[in-house]
Formats: sequence, structure tokens, C-alpha cells
Amino acid sequence: MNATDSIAGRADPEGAGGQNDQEFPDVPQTVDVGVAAGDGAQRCGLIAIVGKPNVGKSTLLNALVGQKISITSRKAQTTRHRITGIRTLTDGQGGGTQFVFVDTPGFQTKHSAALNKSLNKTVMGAIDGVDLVLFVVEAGSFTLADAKVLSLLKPGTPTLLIANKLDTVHRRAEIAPWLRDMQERHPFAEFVPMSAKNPKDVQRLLQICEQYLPVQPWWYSEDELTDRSEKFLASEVVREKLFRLTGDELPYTSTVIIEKFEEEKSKQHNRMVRIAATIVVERDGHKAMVIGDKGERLKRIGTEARQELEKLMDAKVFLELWVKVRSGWADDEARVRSFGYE
Ligand SMILES: Nc1nc2c(ncn2[C@@H]2O[C@H](COP(=O)(O)OP(=O)(O)OP(=O)(O)O)[C@@H](O)[C@H]2O)c(=O)[nH]1
Repeated sequence: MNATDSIAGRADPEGAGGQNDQEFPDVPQTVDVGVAAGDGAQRCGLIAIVGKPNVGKSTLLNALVGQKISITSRKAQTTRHRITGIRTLTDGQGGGTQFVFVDTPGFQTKHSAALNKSLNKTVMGAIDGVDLVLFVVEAGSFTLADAKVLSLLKPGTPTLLIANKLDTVHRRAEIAPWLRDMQERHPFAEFVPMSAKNPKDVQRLLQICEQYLPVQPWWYSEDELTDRSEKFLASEVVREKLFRLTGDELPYTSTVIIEKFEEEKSKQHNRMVRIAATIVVERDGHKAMVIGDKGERLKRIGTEARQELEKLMDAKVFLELWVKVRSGWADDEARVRSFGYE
């Protein structure tokens, strides 16, 4: 395939800051293909979102998945890939497309020390067998860290270059030469300049992704969203904030247990969920680290986790966090099982 011909997606003209056709004169557009074309066929496949920290992967994932974040913890744990989100777009005739997004652990966390050893292996494992990779960078920029991530990608899997945060690029004229430069670096299937914060761009990206997913029956029900999965999501979000805000010092064996997950009736709010979670660490020193000076860090973990959960679950969330020391728990198989890791 000619790489120039394959430059595809452009962000929406009114969307990510008002670019128009004149501004990307030599960047051809893809033909618009409607999502869920309406022939009753089902498409389904795995999509990995990778990129260095802070390029907007989480923002993009949340936007692609929409409100119905769906973590199917049980099923997911039994497969090689861990599912972070599912989006099903129906065609009204029993068909449509199910986009299954998978986690790429090495890039989702800044806790690099603990992961470094197995980083390459983990990431390769996560990417292996997916139908499509979205390689996210900031539009107009390509750093050493981007190159490092890119070097882990296999040429065999179709990969889209997601040039995110297009809304922050003021000199649009520089994007076309940059795209050409990017096309030298990897055999990208398509280029998608966009903003993860622009719903129209996200919709367009789904349309592009759809073409890479095979025709096969959906793996999950159309609206998969169980109490269990939200509970799992809660523990994952707290865990992510925990590692993000403690940096590299906290051992990776620390975990989060959801003690309470209750939906309550509320006149004020559409949905209201009360969650109590315990962060289990191995030593007193780790506990102090998590709590921070005057409880400052624990408070921040709680606030950030609550805010994210409110967005993901579309609910008012009350989150109570505790920290417990349970020395050596990671070695105790029975206990590990009782925490839900099997
Ligand atoms: N202006 C603008 N900001 C964006 C866009 N997408 C993401 N951001 C912002 O970029 C920052 C990082 O976004 P995240 O989604 O957390 O990035 P990430 O790649 O998941 O980061 P890590 O979890 O650290 O790997 C946040 O402040 C987002 O609000 C975009 O399209 N435009």
C-alpha cells in the first residue's frame, strides 16, 4: 500500500480547532463509512491503545467507550487480554460493531521501576493478537519516549497513528510535513489527526477502526455492564491513582479491595454509589507513604479516584478509603485468592 494514499482520517473541520481542507491540502481523506452499516452482520475485535504517558490515552479510551464503561473482570481475567472497555454500536438489525479495548499495562502506569524488567514482554503480550493498535502521540511532536513505544510495535498488526491534541496545535501548516515524516518511521495503516476531546473526531475514529475488525459474532452482550464489573472498575481506578501518586516507591504487590459497593436512592442525583475500599500494603512504611503528610496523599488518591469514577459510572460517588498493612500477603496463596485474584 502506498503510504501517502493511506493517510486517512482528518479531524472534523469544526471540531478540533477549526482546521479545514485548505489547511491539509495534500492529506487525502477517507471515504466516510457509516458505523454499523445496517446489513445485520456483526463485527468484533480487539483494539490496543498505546503511547507514552500523558498523550491522552485514557481520555481517548473513555471517549471511545462512552458512558458505558464495561469491565468484564471474570471473563477478561481468563483470557490473555485484559479488557478495559467495550463499545457496541448496533445497526438496529441485530448487527453492528463491538469494539473491545484491551489494556497495555506498561503504558498505563508510571510505576515503571517494578514493571521495567518485564515491560517489553508485557506490552508485546498485550499487543500480540489484537486486530488493531492505536498508537497515540501529540500532534506535531515525536520524542524519544514515543520512539521507544513505537519500537515495541510489530509491523504485522495494523496500526493507526493517532495525532492527538490537534486543538493545541496552532501552526496547522506544520502538521502535513510532520505526518509525512511520521510515515517514514513506521508502516502506519492510516493517520488520524484529532482531538480526543472532540466527540465528532472520536466518532470518526470509531468509523475508521470498524474497518479493521473482522466479521464475527460479538463476544459480549450489547450492553454489558454488571454490578460486579463496576466494582472491579472501582478497584482498578483506585489502584491506578495509588500508583500514579506514590511514584515508583510503592511495591507493585500493593492491592485494593472493595469492601462495600452500594447503590443508594437519591432525590438529588440520578445515581448514587457508596464505595468503601481498602488499600492493602505490605509494610508500615508503605502505609505511611500512601497516607502521606497529614493524610494529604490518601486524600488526593481518594479525590482523583472519586472524580474519575463519577465520570465513568455517570453517578454521584462517595468513596471511603482505608489503608491496611498485611505483611507478605502476596505470598499467601489462599489470601490472594480471597482477594479475588485467581
Ligand atoms: N487539549 C487537549 N488535551 C487533551 C486531549 N486529550 C487528552 N488531553 C489532556 O492531556 C492530559 C493527559 O491525558 P490522559 O488521558 O491522562 O493521558 P494518558 O496518555 O492516559 O496518560 P498516562 O495515563 O499518564 O499514560 C490530560 O490533561 C487530558 O485532559 C486533547 O485532545 N486535547
